[in-house]
Amino acid sequence: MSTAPQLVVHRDKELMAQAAAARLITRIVDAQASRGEASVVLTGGRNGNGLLAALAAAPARDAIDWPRLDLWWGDERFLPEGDPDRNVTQAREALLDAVPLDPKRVHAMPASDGPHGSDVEAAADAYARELAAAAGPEDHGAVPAFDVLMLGVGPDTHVASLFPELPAVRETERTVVGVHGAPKPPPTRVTLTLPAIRAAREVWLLAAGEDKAEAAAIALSGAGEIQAPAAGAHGRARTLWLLDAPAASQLPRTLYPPATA
Ligand SMILES: O=C(O)[C@H](O)[C@@H](O)[C@H](O)[C@H](O)COP(=O)(O)O
Repeated sequence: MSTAPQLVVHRDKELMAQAAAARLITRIVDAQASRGEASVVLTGGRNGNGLLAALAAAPARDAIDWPRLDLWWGDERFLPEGDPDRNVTQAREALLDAVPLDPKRVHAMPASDGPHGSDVEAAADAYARELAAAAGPEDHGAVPAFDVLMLGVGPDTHVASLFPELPAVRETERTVVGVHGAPKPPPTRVTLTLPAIRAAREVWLLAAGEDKAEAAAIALSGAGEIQAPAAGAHGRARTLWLLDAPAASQLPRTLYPPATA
């Protein structure tokens, strides 16, 4: 069952990052209060890292029980460990190195100089196995029921490393695949697929900046997921678009601003 997207529009990208960070703190705290733990999927990119930096600076940050938080990634650039362009490297700099996470619960995607070498398919299969091992009987298939899965949105409507018309966005069975020839450098990546994304309880799409306005309008106006991967990113319980005003500037009037009662 796919949930209809909900939209929240903030004044600018800084406020969007701060408000999204506050929202994430509350969501994690609630999950930990009810289940004793929480799991979140991080995204790379400026909006994703902006949210992590805002979370690092948030006064309520340590309401989160950090050692009982599982962190996963929606995608990763297939580069050597420690490469500054890797999403996990940027996440560590923005937040992870400043909070007391349990290293066993930080599930970085394999690097290109790791145990699988340059075999990106083997790296993808290994991450799929790690996800499956973490899935419980109550989860939907071969991935844990992530509390929140965050996705940045590319100007071409890509999410994670699912780019329009490329093979990865067409995958309907596997949960993690390798990507070759990505139009956004670097060309080789590892990514969750749409079936894995749609196993999340909540999917949050982050779109801030004028350069995302067309992508948001396309994805929210009924485009197909092959041509506009962001259109296929739905959570089981909630699909939430977090935008700033410039990114919302081309949305159809039927979507934004909200009609007054
Ligand atoms: O590896 C990556 O680059 C990201 O995972 C990618 O999906 C990103 O989230 C979007 O391209 C948006 O990036 P910006 O927020 O920088 O525009």
